[in-house]
Amino acid sequence: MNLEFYKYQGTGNDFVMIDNRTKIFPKEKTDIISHLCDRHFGIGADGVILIENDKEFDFKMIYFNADGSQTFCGNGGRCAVAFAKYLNIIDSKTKFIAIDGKHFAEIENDIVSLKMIDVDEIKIQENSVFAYTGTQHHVEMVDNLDHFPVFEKGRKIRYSYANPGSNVNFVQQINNSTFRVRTYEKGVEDETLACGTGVTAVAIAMHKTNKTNSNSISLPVEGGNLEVSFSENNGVYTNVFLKGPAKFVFSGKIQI
Ligand SMILES: N[C@H](CCC[C@H](N)C(=O)O)C(=O)O
Repeated sequence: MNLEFYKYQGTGNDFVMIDNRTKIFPKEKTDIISHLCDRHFGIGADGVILIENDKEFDFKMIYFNADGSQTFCGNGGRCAVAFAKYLNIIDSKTKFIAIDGKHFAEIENDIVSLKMIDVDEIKIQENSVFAYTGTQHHVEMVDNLDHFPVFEKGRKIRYSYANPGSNVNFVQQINNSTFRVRTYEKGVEDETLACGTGVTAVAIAMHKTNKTNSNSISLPVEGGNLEVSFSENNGVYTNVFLKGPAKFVFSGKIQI
């Protein structure tokens, strides 16, 4: 079968986007997902995103990690909004549904501001914080991110969590409201250039542990800059927004 695809990236977190409103994609074949993500034998991406019709929302977004596992994806959600606008499914505002629930988003030029789920599952651990922001995230502060062994240390921590494990974010504080992040992603099983649900977990963890008193955080990542803002009441984080660029890269057809 000849499959039409669109490649998008959000601060370097990159995705194969498929317009699956006619349900042509064989979702059950996770080997196809891995093939599409393969950077030598396929298109190359951190994950695959399907856009489908939905009775109640503008569209449904389905995210697959490169290994075929499904979770929510913040940067992917921002790219899904940009792709939905390209497909004329939406204009500048949207409500869509994903595996972790409903999301509101706005797009202006290439910048997408995505409302994340409320975050109330936050565990302060010995030298780290765990938070659920649509998927599992471990957050740990380090001194020198430039020379930190993200893959080796990230992989170890990722598997130290009970199945399905956790994504792992290493953080260096730059100033009161700026935190640099590098992330090892489960399901990709490598460091990615950015992780939207990850920087969301970092921003909230830094506020929760009083490393910042700001509710608008800048998060420079390997692939660019992201912003996270939120409200906090009695330890529950609401009005959580992830903002940053989401860009079309190329389109094509691939035999699957
Ligand atoms: N890159 C994604 C995170 C995907 C999470 C996935 N790696 C998992 O939890 O298995 C993001 O921007 O939020």
